[in-house]
Amino acid sequence: MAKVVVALGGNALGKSPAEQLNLVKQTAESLIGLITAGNQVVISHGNGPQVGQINLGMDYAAQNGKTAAFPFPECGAMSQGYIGYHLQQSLQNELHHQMVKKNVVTTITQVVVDPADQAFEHPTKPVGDFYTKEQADQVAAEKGYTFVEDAGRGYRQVVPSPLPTRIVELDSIKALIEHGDLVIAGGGGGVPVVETASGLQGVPAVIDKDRSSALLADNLAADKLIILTAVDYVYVNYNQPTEKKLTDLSVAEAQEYIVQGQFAPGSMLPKIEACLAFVAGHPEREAIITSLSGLDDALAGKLGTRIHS
Ligand SMILES: Nc1ncnc2c1ncn2[C@@H]1O[C@H](COP(=O)(O)OP(=O)(O)O)[C@@H](O)[C@H]1O
Ligand SMILES: NC(=O)OP(=O)(O)O
Repeated sequence: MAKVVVALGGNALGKSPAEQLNLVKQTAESLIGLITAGNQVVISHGNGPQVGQINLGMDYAAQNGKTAAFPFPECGAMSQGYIGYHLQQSLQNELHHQMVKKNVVTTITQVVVDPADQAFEHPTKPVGDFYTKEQADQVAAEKGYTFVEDAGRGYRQVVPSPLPTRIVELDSIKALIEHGDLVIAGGGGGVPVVETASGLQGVPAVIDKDRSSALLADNLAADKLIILTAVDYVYVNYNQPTEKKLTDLSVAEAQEYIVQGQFAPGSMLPKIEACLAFVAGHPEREAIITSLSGLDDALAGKLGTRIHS
């Protein structure tokens, strides 16, 4: 039996409640083999599109006098509840279908960040839907949001993405795993909070879920960190005629490829850095980056990029 933290990327979730529920059912089917093999599994997930949508909706309602204003950290917490609910229900249904008795529970997770983190000065994390330049300019003027052009696909709002330093609910997550429960935790990288003289306080930001997943996996002394995304492998010369898949990647090789700029900042780079943070100095640990549909093959060693010290 292994202790495994699985981080789910955007392609496992979707962009509307109906699409998300449908995709999450498929996600549950892909995860079931790992769970029923007797592993201790903790699932984390992204929230970029969802937290942006919730924030925009709450802003709209507040500006039209329909509700009180909802701060961004509260929107982050809502995204954890919304995605956790879909994952929890789909996993419960799939376990029931497989006649496996197991509790599934989502923990609203706060993650401490450093208020002096330079990320607060430079928003980089895309949230919400895509806009045309005209729409982005209009929303930016109305609400003061920052927008950037995102890989030729349109404009997206960006928010600060500070590094995670401590998982507040860690002891509860450990207790649930020891109890045998399937735990969904650290959703959306965790709700970012800072420590103040009067206690924890939410801050407007989105933590990278791969970095929080690596911190969680490290804190749990997990055997494996599995990052599931839209590609079967990490590649060098990605999307070029000389593209080559990486099946086995040591920390030293990965660092060399990072220097060469092989991994795109904002997409593959944080995943690689998260894996390195988890495995460096720990020969007993392994990280895998692969696709959701390729999970079973990756566990059998037939697919995916394995990262080790
Ligand atoms: N070197 C690379 N190898 C593989 N994929 C890469 C590489 N560089 C960038 N990518 C892109 O990174 C994407 C994964 O990042 P992203 O979409 O941010 O992940 P998430 O699944 O967490 O939402 C892949 O789908 C791929 O398009
Ligand atoms: N929080 C986070 O990393 O979300 P995405 O994976 O959706 O960007």
